[in-house]
Amino acid sequence: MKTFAFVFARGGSKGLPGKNIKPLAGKPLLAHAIEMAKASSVIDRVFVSTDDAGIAEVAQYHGAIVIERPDALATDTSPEWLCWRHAVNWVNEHYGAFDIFVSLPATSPIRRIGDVEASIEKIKSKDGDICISIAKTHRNPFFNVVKLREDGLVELMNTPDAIITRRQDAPQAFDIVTSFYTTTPDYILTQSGLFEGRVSHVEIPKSHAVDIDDIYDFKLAEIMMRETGCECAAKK
Ligand SMILES: CC(=O)N[C@H]1[C@H]([C@H](O)[C@H](O)CO)O[C@](O)(C(=O)O)C[C@@H]1O
Repeated sequence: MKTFAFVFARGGSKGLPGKNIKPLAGKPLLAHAIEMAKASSVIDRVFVSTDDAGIAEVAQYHGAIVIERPDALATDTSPEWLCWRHAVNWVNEHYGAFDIFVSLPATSPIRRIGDVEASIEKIKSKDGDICISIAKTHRNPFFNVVKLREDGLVELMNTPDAIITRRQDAPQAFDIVTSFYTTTPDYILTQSGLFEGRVSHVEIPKSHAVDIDDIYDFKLAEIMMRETGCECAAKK
């Protein structure tokens, strides 16, 4: 079975300009994803889809194959799903058919190779159409997450069947972490969203649940990278 990894990295990031190639722990952010993919014995190739020449250069330097992304798929409102589809079609055309698609967002640089490989194994064994990474969260939609009502008051996001007085009594909630999304090319070409099919998961520790949107996330990632010993690629 052929497993290909993909990093989707556009140039025009608003929250933290230039974030995809901003150095984190001594290397450009996206290099962490590329190096992890290259270190995995079950990932055969790694591609970077980008509209940006600077990102393309860094990607190539670190050993990835660059997919030129059309500008129309690199705007603030372009759905990532369509970028996935474009990449699958491009790879089918240039490198032939493959079996497993793994997206490794550059913005989640702290990940263990074993967790990514566990997600690949799940999709290979048909445990879900798509496998995502999740981490336990203490924010709970039945307990302490609210939405605004039209009258300006707030109410719980989800109403529990009975009154809950301790968060621990609410169902455990999980954050979707952007560490990896693993599926098949066929699922991407025939469905139009993450949650249309059967979604399986790999639970990862909170210490690896970093998603860089702005400079504060970036600083947090630097601290967490030091804490986790930058061992993510090596630790199975
Ligand atoms: C494939 C895909 O759609 N990825 C998107 C994810 C998922 O939608 C989310 O993890 C789970 O639904 O959300 C983002 O990270 C986000 O909103 O910051 C943007 C990213 O483009």
